[in-house]
Amino acid sequence: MQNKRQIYADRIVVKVGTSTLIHHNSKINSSVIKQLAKVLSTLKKDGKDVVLVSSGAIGVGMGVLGLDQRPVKISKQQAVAAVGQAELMQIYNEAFHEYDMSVAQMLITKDIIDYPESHTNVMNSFQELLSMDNTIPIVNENDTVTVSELDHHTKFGDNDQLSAIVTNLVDADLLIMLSDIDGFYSANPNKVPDAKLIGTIGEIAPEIVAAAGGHGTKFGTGGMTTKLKAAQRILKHNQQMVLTNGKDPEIIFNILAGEPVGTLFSKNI
Ligand SMILES: Nc1ncnc2c1ncn2[C@@H]1O[C@H](COP(=O)(O)OP(=O)(O)O)[C@@H](O)[C@H]1O
Ligand SMILES: N[C@@H](CCC(=O)OP(=O)(O)O)C(=O)O
Repeated sequence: MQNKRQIYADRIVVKVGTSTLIHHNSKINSSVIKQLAKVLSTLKKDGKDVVLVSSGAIGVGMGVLGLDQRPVKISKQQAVAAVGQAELMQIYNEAFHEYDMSVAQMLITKDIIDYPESHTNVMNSFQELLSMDNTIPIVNENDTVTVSELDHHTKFGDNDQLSAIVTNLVDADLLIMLSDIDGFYSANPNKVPDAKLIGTIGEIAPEIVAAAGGHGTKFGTGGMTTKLKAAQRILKHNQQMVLTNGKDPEIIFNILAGEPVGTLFSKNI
């Protein structure tokens, strides 16, 4: 049995990726969403501050519109995201209402770090929302006003980095990143079957970067590369991040209890 971890987490950001929210057959994984609502509502009622960063707008939109493949054209992706975001929030709304919780939709862009006025406004919104007893802010990138050309000014790039930026902004203690994989491995386990799970990472060394591969499903976007960039930002701000499998969101309780699940990114190890 490995030692317990030291996890200090009064304010937590949880990021959930598309591959956790959507089955391979394009159907929404409603049992994961219901469990996530249960776990996050419990934490909030226990006095924790909780922010959810949720991907899934494009994946859910594809399901609603009956698309098999993610559209290539940017404007089409944006339209699909607009359809999916509405559906996604409706599902979250219903799931959280079971626990007498409201959800608050926050669609943000990179402007919040580039423009002081936008930064102040989003900080004020977070502060108000976090001070409410029965409300969980749910953040996604505002896909209809951002585009994915790499050099475009207002694109975050992906929700992995967005969740790290949110963690910095709200000064959270911990980012929990829920994906379709148990943690960070010595190589992409979908390609290298004997790859080993790495329990703790204190710095993003070149061999760690070299081990990171691309996304796993047709829905995921950044793979491990963007998760490492997120981890780098978290470590720079002396915060902690745990990357783990989101198939059973109750794992969040295990993480907060200090159990050695997934991969912990922390300087204090
Ligand atoms: N070193 C690695 N360790 C773990 N997973 C890896 C690694 N390199 C690449 N991957 C891939 O990254 C995928 C998770 O990223 P992604 O598909 O973008 O998920 P999400 O939708 O959760 O953001 C895994 O399913 C796996 O195939
Ligand atoms: N804003 C996009 C997020 C895309 C994204 O980063 O997805 P993922 O790699 O699943 O976290 C959406 O909601 O579809």
